[in-house]
Order: sequence, then structure tokens, then C-alpha cells
Amino acid sequence: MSEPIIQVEHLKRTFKLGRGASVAALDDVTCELRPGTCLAVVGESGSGKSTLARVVVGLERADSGSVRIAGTEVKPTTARSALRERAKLVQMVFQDPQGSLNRSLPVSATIDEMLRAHRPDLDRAGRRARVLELFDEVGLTERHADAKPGALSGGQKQRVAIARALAAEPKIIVLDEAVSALDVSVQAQVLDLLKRLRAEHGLSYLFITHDLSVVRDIADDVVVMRTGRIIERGTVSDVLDRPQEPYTRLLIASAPRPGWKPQRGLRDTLLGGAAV
Ligand SMILES: Nc1ncnc2c1ncn2[C@@H]1O[C@H](COP(=O)(O)OP(=O)(O)OP(=O)(O)O)[C@@H](O)[C@H]1O
Repeated sequence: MSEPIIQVEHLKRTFKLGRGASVAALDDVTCELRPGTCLAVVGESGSGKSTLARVVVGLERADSGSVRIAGTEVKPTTARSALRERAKLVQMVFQDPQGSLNRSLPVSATIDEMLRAHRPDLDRAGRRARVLELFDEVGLTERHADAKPGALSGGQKQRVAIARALAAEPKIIVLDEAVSALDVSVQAQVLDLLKRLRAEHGLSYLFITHDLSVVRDIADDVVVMRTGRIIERGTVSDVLDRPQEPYTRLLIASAPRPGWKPQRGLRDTLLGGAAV
């Protein structure tokens, strides 16, 4: 079996909350992403999913433990050259694409900026051609490229964010609730796009989500997090069809689906952590 493209071992990250209180966002987290696959990280709000994603891409430091990407340990650093090297391997797409877009510039500007950083071989005309190629890859046109963010829908902006990530030609994309804010039909289209891009570019995805229907649609493997720890892991069908942990069963039981009726108290039980 091939080496994992991401290997996370014994990661710990505690946040101090003041007055002596602290929260263990990551508490001895070990997991791996197999090349060319999608690993979903699920769990309720506050379970540590985003912290894991942020440590992997280098936006957050860990207190201890290690992250290896494509066989090389990545150390916490603010050195520009090292961050650029990491960005070449791993890019992140967030829930809100607005963060990487400048309201007063055409959305193509954000891709142009990435190309300046990662494709010094391209001149202005080369970058423009590449921008249009990337827009085409994500199902957008020149008209979209020249539009300002305010003129695009949520789904179109998320496509721009994906094009921006692709501009660095990464091996891995970390997606943090990247389709969570989209309407279900738009969400399905963006998931289809992500599946196509994964196949075409041999990408691997670390997919942070609270939405189990999304996990079924796109992921191969899944880890379930609770209060900073991974409490269950396996293939999607192992975990979602044959969950071993009571907490995973509660997550599945409380997930909205067609014909779903909320079970009284289940959500409170989940959030309160009682009886699991
Ligand atoms: N910068 C920070 N300072 C203090 N506490 C933090 C910080 N970042 C995260 N936390 C805490 O760490 C825990 C894990 O947060 P994290 O955002 O990783 O969870 P999550 O599963 O991604 O939740 P959500 O789905 O709501 O984003 C939470 O208790 C959160 O309040």
C-alpha cells in the first residue's frame, strides 16, 4: 500500500481560555490521508475539526505531535519560503469564499495573485490564459472571471475559491465546511466538481464537515472527532453503516435526511455529552 500523503501523529493543541481554564482542541490525534482519496473529519461543533485542518495547513501550531506531508515533516514556521513550499503541496478552501476575494476587484485578481506566487514562469498574458483555463476547469467563464465578487452567487464564489486553490497545483486540498453554506442542489454540483477534479488531477482531500450526507457522497474514509479526540475511524461504510461507538450512532441518528423526524432530546444529549 502506498505511503499516506498526510500522516498526522499524536497532535495536541490546547487553547487557554483565561482564569486558568483551557480547552484541548486536539488531544492526541493520529490519522492519515491515503493518496488520491478523501478523508472526512466529522463531529459536532467544537470537536476540533477546524483546528486539525488549520494545523495541517500551517495556519495553527500544534503543542506537540507531528504532521508529515508527502513524506516530509512540516514544522511550524512563518518563513515565507517554507510557507510557499507547503502551499504548493496543500491548499485550503474555507466555508466562506469571501475571505480570499477583494470586493473591489474582479475575482480573476485573486487567481492572478496565486499565479504570481506559484508560477513565476508565466508573464502577464500567460497568467491571463491560465486564469481562463482554471475558470473553465471549475465550470466558469471569462464573464465570471471579470466580475466582482458581489455579482457572483455563493456557488460561483466557491468555484472561484477552488480555482484559486488549483492555481498553486497542490497535491492536497483541505476543505473546511466548503459546501456547508450552499443550497443542496448547488452543493451537489460543487461536490461533483470536486470529484471530477480529484480524478483529473490525482488530488487528495481532507474534508472537514458536520454533514454526514456529504461524507457519503465524497469521502472514502472517515474519522469521528469528539472533544479533541478521534473516537472512531474507518471506511465510510464501516463507520456510517456499522458504527461501533454510541456517539457515532447518535451523530448518525441526529443527522437530517429525507423523511427525518427530530428525536426529542437527542441533540441535547449530543451537545450535553450525557449518556454516551
Ligand atoms: N483560537 C482559539 N482560541 C481559543 N479557543 C479556540 C480557538 N480555536 C478553537 N478553539 C476551541 O477549540 C475547540 C475546537 O474548536 P474547532 O473550531 O477546532 O472545532 P470544530 O469542530 O471545527 O467546530 P466548528 O464546526 O464549530 O467550527 C473549541 O472548544 C473552540 O472553542
